[in-house]
Amino acid sequence: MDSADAADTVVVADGLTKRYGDRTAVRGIDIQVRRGEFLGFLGPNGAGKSSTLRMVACVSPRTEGRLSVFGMDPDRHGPAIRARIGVVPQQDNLDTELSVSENLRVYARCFGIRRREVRRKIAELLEFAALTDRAGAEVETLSGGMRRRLTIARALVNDPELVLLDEPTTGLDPQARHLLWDRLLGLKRAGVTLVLTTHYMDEVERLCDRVIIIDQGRIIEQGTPPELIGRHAPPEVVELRYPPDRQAIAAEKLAGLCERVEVLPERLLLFVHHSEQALSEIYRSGLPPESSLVRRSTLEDVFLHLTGRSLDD
Ligand SMILES: Nc1ncnc2c1ncn2[C@@H]1O[C@H](COP(=O)(O)OP(=O)(O)OP(=O)(O)O)[C@@H](O)[C@H]1O
Repeated sequence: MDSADAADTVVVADGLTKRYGDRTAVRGIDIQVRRGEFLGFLGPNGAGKSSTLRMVACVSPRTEGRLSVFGMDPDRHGPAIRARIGVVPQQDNLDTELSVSENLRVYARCFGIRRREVRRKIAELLEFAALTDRAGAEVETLSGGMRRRLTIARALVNDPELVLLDEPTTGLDPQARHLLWDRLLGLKRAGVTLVLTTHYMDEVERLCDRVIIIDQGRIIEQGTPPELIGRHAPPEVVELRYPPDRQAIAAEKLAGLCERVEVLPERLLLFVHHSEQALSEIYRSGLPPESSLVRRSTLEDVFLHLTGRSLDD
């Protein structure tokens, strides 16, 4: 990498490995995160996403490999790196007995921000989190979405250049997720580099410039969401339901009508280029399904194709 590239690259990992005793969570992965990009780590539970993020966040030492964040080694320069990043952990660790603004104040003081500056900062972060009218409320009284927004706001107290988010929307309802996505896109527009882990493919498709698909501690694919879908899945999917005793026969017979068939426990997925044509051929085939649905291909289909499993297996 030349020096111009190095200035544009916030995180570089080569052969990054994490073992817990005899369990290997991350198996020699190579990553580069470019300044200003929104990168997603997509993978099922236990894939090694959090372990990777925790090494970058300098809270978990690597076992092997090279890792550099802002050109520094987390083993030797942890505090200097941590001063420039914001971390949103998987579990909220807010102080539930303190108010919303006190949670921000305590954190700001930890970063040594001056008293006068703290007040301005808190007002700005409350507005960012859409919590201005809840400033005095105890955290215990907040909804899950509000708590997540507060956790993110707290991670921004030090104006980080890089924000690491571990499954930021797990457990939130759709409205709360959308509000949070909106805030994250606002950060990206402001030039912040963002890395998130998730097992929601729609989250990656909406937010991320680039995605790294990780499974069993290894990177299995990476690229922009449209690139990955274009590389691994024809554009449309016809989902068909059959009675269990007819599914295998249908899968065999309909295979000739599409580019690929995936057989899931309760449905068949037919990957096609022209769904209308495919559907009329399916209904003419003498094997009419109980129900059918047409949708576009997604990153979930890419994951299924690459691993034979679904993201929430
Ligand atoms: N502190 C730990 N001690 C021992 N094993 C661990 C520890 N943290 C993670 N693991 C194991 O390492 C593997 C990867 O876990 P990790 O949390 O990094 O995956 P993940 O992709 O983030 O999954 P999840 O979505 O469930 O958080 C799993 O098998 C997990 O049980």
